[in-house]
Amino acid sequence: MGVVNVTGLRKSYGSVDALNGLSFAIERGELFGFLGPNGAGKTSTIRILTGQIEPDAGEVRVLDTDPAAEPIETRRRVGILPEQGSPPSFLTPREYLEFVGEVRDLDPDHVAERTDLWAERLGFRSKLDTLTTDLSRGQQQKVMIAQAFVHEPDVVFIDEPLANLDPLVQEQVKEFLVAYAAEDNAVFVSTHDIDVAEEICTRVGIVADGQLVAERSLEGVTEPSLLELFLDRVTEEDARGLPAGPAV
Ligand SMILES: Nc1ncnc2c1ncn2[C@@H]1O[C@H](COP(=O)(O)OP(=O)(O)OP(=O)(O)O)[C@@H](O)[C@H]1O
Repeated sequence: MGVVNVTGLRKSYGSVDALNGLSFAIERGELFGFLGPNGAGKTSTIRILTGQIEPDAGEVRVLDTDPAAEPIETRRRVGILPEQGSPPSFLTPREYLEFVGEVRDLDPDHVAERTDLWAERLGFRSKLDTLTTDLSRGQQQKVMIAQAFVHEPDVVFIDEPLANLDPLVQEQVKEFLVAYAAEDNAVFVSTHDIDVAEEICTRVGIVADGQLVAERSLEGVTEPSLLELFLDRVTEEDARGLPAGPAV
């Protein structure tokens, strides 16, 4: 039994079928890459697994919680790094992380210690007391990474983890994610970056048109390459994020 279990997940927005019977499971110790083209259903999946939206059908368990029935409990227990998320503009990074610690019922001394650690690790110590509205997009992303991990969750959901980060910080974040998963945690990373998935993930699920179209371990397996598998399973229409139409 995994820490994340998804069976037959379906979600439509009006006439758009975003998820069409998606199933997968993630175990502790895995850095699971959820790889798919634009519009494949990655963000919808994360939003369902973290109790932000409800599925139309299917079974979901995250750390023994049902995100649709008990979204607050699910969100208390997991870490979430949303795509395009940014910290509240009227707080400094330090105030924001203190706030996150309060909401999560953490010891303030522990939060202060973690804040220093993250600021040091990601290089935003000099910005800890600057309003986040005055930070660059990449600096805001660093603060968002810190908030996702400040309570040391057993499961973390991350949408495009490296967006807006400079190459040096990208390397640090990749190393951190690998190490964090190896400490018996589960890390779910949604991305359309095949190289990053191949580099850091222990296992990858390829999603297209709201379904898992391929799944493979990356531990000790090099053939076919992830790119070959992706090109084999994802159609040109999927890859463009467009509905399939008649050939012209
Ligand atoms: N609130 C919404 N209303 C209507 N359609 C939506 C909504 N959210 C998502 N969709 C549609 O559902 C499908 C899946 O979207 P989703 O954002 O989950 O994909 P994604 O894989 O995260 O894409 P990307 O890589 O471009 O971020 C797309 O066709 C999208 O247009």
